Amino acid sequence: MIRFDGAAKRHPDGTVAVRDLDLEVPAGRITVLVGPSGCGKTTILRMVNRMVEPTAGRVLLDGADVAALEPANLRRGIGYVIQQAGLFPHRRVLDNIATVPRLLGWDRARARARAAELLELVGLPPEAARRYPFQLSGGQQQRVGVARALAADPPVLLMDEPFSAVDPVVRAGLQEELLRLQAELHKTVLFVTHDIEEAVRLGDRVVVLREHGEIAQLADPHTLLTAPADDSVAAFLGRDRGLRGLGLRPAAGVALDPVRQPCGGWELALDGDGRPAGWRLGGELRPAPAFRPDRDTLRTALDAAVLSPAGAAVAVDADGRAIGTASRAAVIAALPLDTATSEPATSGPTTSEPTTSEPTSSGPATEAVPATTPGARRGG
Ligand SMILES: Nc1ncnc2c1ncn2[C@@H]1O[C@H](COP(=O)(O)OP(=O)(O)OP(=O)(O)O)[C@@H](O)[C@H]1O
Repeated sequence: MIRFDGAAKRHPDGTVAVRDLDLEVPAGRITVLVGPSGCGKTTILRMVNRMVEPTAGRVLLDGADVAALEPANLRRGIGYVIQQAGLFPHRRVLDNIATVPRLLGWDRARARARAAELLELVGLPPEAARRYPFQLSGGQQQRVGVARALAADPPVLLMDEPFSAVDPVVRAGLQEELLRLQAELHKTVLFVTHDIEEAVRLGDRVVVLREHGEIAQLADPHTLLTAPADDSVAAFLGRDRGLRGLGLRPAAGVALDPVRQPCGGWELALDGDGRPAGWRLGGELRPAPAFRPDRDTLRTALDAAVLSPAGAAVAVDADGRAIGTASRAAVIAALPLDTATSEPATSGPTTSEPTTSEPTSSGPATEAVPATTPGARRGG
């Protein structure tokens, strides 16, 4: 666990980057710092690995004041991923990944074997190992950056806008990959972004910051989207926060109609294996957008229903076979009322935990609403 205890950073020119931060970053979870440019996100992150020294207060890592730890040793136990990967341009990919294990004294063969393992873990082909960073795409370079940060298996990962230099499609792939890795590795992740969409997608907890690293709200993504602490947080979340919230809700609760039931005159055509072939009306056959209730979110289901000529999404199982259809109305009916009706809370949580507590590693969820599952988030 990382704890900021009255941590502050005042620069020699008088700029107060962070005023007085009290924050706990729980072990094994993803905590996202989000906020406008200049609010102190990077400063907060770098206080953890002593790239920035606080001018007041303390940062504790598993109870130990990081100020008392030797910086090089401290950093070997903390993975650090930055925008545009920050790879060594003159080193091949495999040697980039093997950097920290080598610094830790592993012999070359062991470090390279570990690097090859990591390359596979982050979804890169073996032939990438011998390339130089400039021979990779931006998204591939970011994957190498993540692999390098994970190489020595550090319990803590600091990620500073790691995916912001790549296009939205690649970015979505990298986010999905991070969630998949995290489900396996359970690192303590502190992630900085200025993109609220990314924050709610990745964060178990999201810390919305305003100037001088002041916490405007700390909450799980669902609470944040449905009960922003005040108007400024609501404005930061954007007008479509309700729709975004659909991406946090599993589609499992959507009521399905039978596959054979026509929708507005359209009939669902199936192939020989029972997979949707399209919606048919007279001689016309149009695509049948689908969703998987066991994996996807309400956002995916609603998107499929909106795009469908029949006004209904096809629900499929893991093998792609149709198991029912869901009208737009059925998808909307599956929405919990709090998402549909919420307004900014007048006196919501500010600098502390959300009013509805979120699941922690030490205890069960006590939220009034179902907790988001990583799978549901991935589907969103
Ligand atoms: N060396 C420095 N001297 C003076 N002021 C600094 C210094 N480094 C950072 N700052 C200021 O501290 C504040 C916080 O900077 P920081 O980089 O932490 O913000 P940020 O939220 O990460 O911003 P961005 O999203 O734009 O990267 C900013 O006002 C910045 O200008």
